[in-house]
Parts: sequence; C-alpha cells; structure tokens
Amino acid sequence: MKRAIEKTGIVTALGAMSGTSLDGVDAAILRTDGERIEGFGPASYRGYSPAEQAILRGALGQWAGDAVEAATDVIEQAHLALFEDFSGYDLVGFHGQTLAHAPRARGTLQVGDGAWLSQALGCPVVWDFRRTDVEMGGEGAPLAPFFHFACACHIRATEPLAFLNLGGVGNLTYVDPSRARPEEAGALLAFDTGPANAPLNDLLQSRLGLAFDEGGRTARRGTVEQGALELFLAEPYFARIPPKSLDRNDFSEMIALVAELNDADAAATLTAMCAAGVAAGIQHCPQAPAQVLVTGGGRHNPVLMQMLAVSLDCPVRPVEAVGLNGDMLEAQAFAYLAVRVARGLPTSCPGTTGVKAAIGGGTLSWPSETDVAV
Ligand SMILES: Nc1ncnc2c1ncn2[C@@H]1O[C@H](COP(=O)(O)OP(=O)(O)OP(=O)(O)O)[C@@H](O)[C@H]1O
Ligand SMILES: CC(=O)N[C@H]1[C@@H]2OC[C@@H](O2)[C@@H](O)[C@@H]1O[C@H](C)C(=O)O
Repeated sequence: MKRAIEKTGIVTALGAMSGTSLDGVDAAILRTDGERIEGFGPASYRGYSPAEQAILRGALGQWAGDAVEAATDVIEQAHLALFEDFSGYDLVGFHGQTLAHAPRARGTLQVGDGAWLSQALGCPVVWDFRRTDVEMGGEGAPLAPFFHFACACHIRATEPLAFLNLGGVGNLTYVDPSRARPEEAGALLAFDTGPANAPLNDLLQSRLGLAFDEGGRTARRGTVEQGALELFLAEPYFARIPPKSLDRNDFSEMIALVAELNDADAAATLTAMCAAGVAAGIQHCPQAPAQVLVTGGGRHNPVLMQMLAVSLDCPVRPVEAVGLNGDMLEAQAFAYLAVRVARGLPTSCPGTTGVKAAIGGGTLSWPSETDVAV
C-alpha cells in the first residue's frame, strides 16, 4: 500500500473539510495521481448538532486550552463517524477545523489529530496542510488553488478563468490553463476576497434564530445601505496586493455597520459586501477572467449570485455548469492535495499563498508507524 501511494499511478483518496461556516463536514472520494483528475467518487456530509456547533464557536480565535481540546474532540469524532460511509480508499486528506489563523503573527491552527485518525482508521492520513507554508512565510491559505488548476484542465478550459468559493469566507483563484503546471509563474493567483456568508449567518442567527439566509429570502426584501458598503470597501484589505488571506472573524466588526438597519436591509447590505469584496478582488487578476465558476454554499443564494452577475464583467455560473460538484469541491481538493503531499509534489507557490518558493505542506501519518513530515 505504501509503495502505491508514494510512487506513481492512480490513488483513491478520501478528502474531508470542515469549513468556516461551522455547519458540518464534507467528505468526498477522488481518484488522482496528484496531477490529473482521473475521476470523482461518492461524497457525504455530516452536519454538526447545535451542541457541537456551540463547542466549535466557543473555541474560535483560540490557540490552546480547554475550549480547543473540546473542539478537537468534536472534529475527530465527527470525521470518524462520517468516514463510516466510505470504503475502498487508499489515503485520507484531513483538513480539520481552522480555529485561528494569523499567518503574519501567531501562525495558523487546524484542529484534529491526523496521527490519531490514522490509527483509528488503519489508513494513512495527510493532515496539518497549512503550517509549513506559514512557517516558510506564506499565508497558509487558500490551498484549493492547485486543485482548481487541475479542475480547469479537467474541464478543458482554454482561456483564463476564476474559481470563486463562497463559504464563510470567500476565496478566488485565477487560473491560466495554458500553463503546464500550477506552480509555474503566472499559472495561478489566489486570495481570500473578504467575508462571504459568515457575517450574514451570524446576523440571521442573532436576530432571527436562523442558521443562514436561505434562498436570500431576507436580503431580497431589503435595500443596500450604500454608506455602510463604502465604509466596508475602504478597509485596507481590499487594496492589498494578493496573495492574502483572512481569519473567519477578521471582518466581524462589519456587523456593527449594519446594526442600526432593519433585518432585510442589514441582510441585503451584508450580501452586497460579499459581492463587492469579490468585485474589488478581481481587479487584482492579471487579466479579466473569461468566466467565474462559483463553488461553496453561497452559490445557492440567488440574491448573492445576482449581485455578482451585475458587478462582474463576465459570466458568473455555479461550477455545476461545467460538471463539477460545488458542495464537495473543497473536500475533493484535500483528497487531491493529500496525494500531492504523499508524492512530494508542491501544494502552494508564490502565486497562491505568497510563500517564497513552491512547497508541499502537510504531515503524512501511517498507522502504527512514525509520522513523516513532508
Ligand atoms: N440555500 C441556500 N441559500 C442561501 N445560502 C446558503 C444556502 N445553502 C448554503 N448557503 C450558505 O452557504 C454556507 C455554507 O457554505 P459552505 O458549505 O461552502 O461553507 P464552508 O465550507 O463551511 O466554508 P469555507 O469555504 O469558508 O471553509 C451556509 O452557512 C450558508 O450561509
Ligand atoms: C485558514 C483557513 O482555513 N482558510 C480557509 C477559509 O475558508 C475559505 C477561505 O478561508 C480559504 O482561505 C480557506 O479554505 C479553502 C478551502 C482553501 O484553503 O482553499
């Protein structure tokens, strides 16, 4: 088994991601040699119970201590339970849960012990994907861009395009598919665009007891408060040259900008902030993308999609338009990255995280053996 994973040929990898929305864990099978996508396999999701979610929320922004330990336990058990839905995989890519992310100061923390998971599953696990990149001077995020490059090749894209992920935080990858490899200069430019659903979710939760603005129903009834939007766009983050990344709560004070507004206007304004962050970010791309392919939960929000369509100068479509699965792209990305780590291929480069040179980050843990830091 070890030989097959570390050498050549196709690996059946199971990837899992617990994102900044804190709604649950996605897991998906991908068959790949770490470069080409050979095929997609089954996928599954396990939502967090309100009690689990409260534990995760309680640990956000913390680096150590009881709250972090409790969150770690929730993450490990949730993944183990979800992985019971799968069989026949050779390798696991385990992102875990980001609790804190401050790449220029204290580092980045994804909880969930991959060495423990490897023992529990009896299968090799790649985990702790972001730490080395941060240690080498990178942002440690976003990491999906190398997979986005493979997706662009898979769909036979010929012109530069962008993948836009709208989870709790938004992130965008500009891909030039004419380049031979993702780490080649000019192949990728990636960055977090700004807050996406996280502030909207937090607002709806605190005011209406709703987990999110389903179908954009609340925002649809509201009017965007232009003054608040302008204050938001005046944040220095938007002018900063990418690569750049955010912690989930970096823009949490934005909620204060809509505090005086009624529910519908506040929701409309937070939705518009997400779209405006993307429009500001896309100006940093080396050339205008021919299309923006949207992945993540935000693509289910028609109000947000309409705002994006109005503010961007190219077609904006969910990734399903090109045959990809927008609910599982991140899980598939960590399956893909796991195979790259096992094979010694890079997972980030100057264009994606700002790291000085292309590197592979992650730890490969084998059951009953010593960990191998890669
Ligand atoms: N039908 C819907 N209508 C409106 N919004 C939706 C809908 N479905 C999902 N969302 C939004 O998408 C969010 C989930 O997105 P996703 O699963 O991509 O997040 P994530 O993986 O946790 O985040 P990240 O990419 O930041 O790690 C929900 O919390 C909600 O805000
Ligand atoms: C530090 C961290 O976990 N960042 C996440 C978060 O969620 C979206 C955005 O912020 C992105 O930078 C990243 O996740 C995706 C999967 C990535 O690394 O590509």
